[in-house]
Amino acid sequence: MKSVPIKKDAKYTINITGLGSNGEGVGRIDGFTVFVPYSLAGEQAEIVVHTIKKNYAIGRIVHITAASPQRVTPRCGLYYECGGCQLQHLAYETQLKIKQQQVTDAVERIGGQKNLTVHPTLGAQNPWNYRNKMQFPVGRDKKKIIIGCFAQGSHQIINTENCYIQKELNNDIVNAVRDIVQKLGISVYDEDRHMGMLRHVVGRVGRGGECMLVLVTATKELRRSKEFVSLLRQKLPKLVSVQQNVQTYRNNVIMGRETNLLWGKPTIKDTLGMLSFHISPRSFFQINTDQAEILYRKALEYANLTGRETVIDAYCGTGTITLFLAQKARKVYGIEIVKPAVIDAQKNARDNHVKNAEFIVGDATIVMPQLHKQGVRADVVVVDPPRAGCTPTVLKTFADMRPKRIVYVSCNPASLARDIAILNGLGYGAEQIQPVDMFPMTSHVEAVALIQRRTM
Ligand SMILES: C[S@@+](CC[C@H](N)C(=O)[O-])C[C@H]1O[C@@H](n2cnc3c(N)ncnc32)[C@H](O)[C@@H]1O
Repeated sequence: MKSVPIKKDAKYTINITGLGSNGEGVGRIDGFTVFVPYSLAGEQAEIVVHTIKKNYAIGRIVHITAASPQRVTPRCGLYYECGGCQLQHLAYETQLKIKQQQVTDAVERIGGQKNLTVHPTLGAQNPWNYRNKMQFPVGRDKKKIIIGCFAQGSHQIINTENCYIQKELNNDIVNAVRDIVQKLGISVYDEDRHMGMLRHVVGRVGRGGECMLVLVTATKELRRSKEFVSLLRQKLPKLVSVQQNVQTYRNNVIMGRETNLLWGKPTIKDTLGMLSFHISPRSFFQINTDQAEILYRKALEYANLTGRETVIDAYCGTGTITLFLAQKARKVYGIEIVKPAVIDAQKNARDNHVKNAEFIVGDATIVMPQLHKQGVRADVVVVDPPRAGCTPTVLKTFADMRPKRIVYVSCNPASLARDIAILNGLGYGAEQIQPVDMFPMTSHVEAVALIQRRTM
């Protein structure tokens, strides 16, 4: 076995040559790969190596000996402790460039696609205070209640009063809940002992200003819930919905299946383009509404509909893209695994007077082959899967339906690139990709790809 040329706890000087997929700087010491969080390409730094694995090491910056001109002062005072953002120390314009590069690298290395056009990332006009959804863990530090993001790579809660990427109303929710939990002496969940009540606080804010608060508890009972709600309503006048979600399992999943309405409406309203959407606690809704509009317009442009097509929108959430597509198609099928999201989607279709959208609850890997068997054929497929991407069965069924094109929306360049390679083997070639910055200040990348059937 090749010996590792570096030692734990030793100091080194390193030249950073690129950025890894989590936004950390990458360099080499004697040919061995070293990741250095918070360093930037082009910088030289003195580091201490604290972790050594078989193929790489991780170092902590002691001192930057040559700083990049792209380095900026992070706006948030908690930035270097909190795991929520990874790129606040990099100028925004450069964040957009490296996201474009990440997509290019993934499609070349994983997808084996050379010379595929990856357009410059469409950036946000305001890259701050964009998150319409907050989900923070709740804990205790001695006698004080703490609520905030987890620290990078750990479950230590960083108490956050003003998160710069959250909508201001979400910060108001966090601060109100912290005060009330402290005042009422509500018990908070202890992960190690799997005991206590309040696990997470989830806030959702619509563009019209409506907001929802979900208290995620490890117990069925929520003690003093009436007083809790009454105090919340006093502190948060824009609140229209307070709900409890029960998550009794000992795992990292934030929400459980059971949700109880404590006060107000079961959903909040948000808008995208001319359409309005009802969103319930467990339904997926893009967390950056302004950028989602840009993403969906691009998806619609790539779908290039004439009004005569049958379209499948796989992994449709609350039917956001589905309803955009329905305005320009003959018929759209939306497929989604979370039942409450489909109920929202059906309500959304009714409220927006969309009559040509049909929603199906189920796993796309099962539903897609069933639709194919029933004789459903798609002229265009739009797909927006979770980070893991599509299963081979889903991709194969797309190809079996022989759509003219597939529009693939992705939040993970690696699975997008893998699926592009699979589709390539099934007669579908990727033509262009448009990255859209849905998650400024973080290393997350969203992109939409146009994939066309090769004429055969
Ligand atoms: C990235 S979201 C996209 C949602 C929607 N297109 C949007 O933009 O709001 C992915 C969606 O896929 C759903 N999902 C996850 N696994 C699924 C599966 N196996 N079959 C169908 N839907 C699934 C999730 O619940 C989520 O709503």
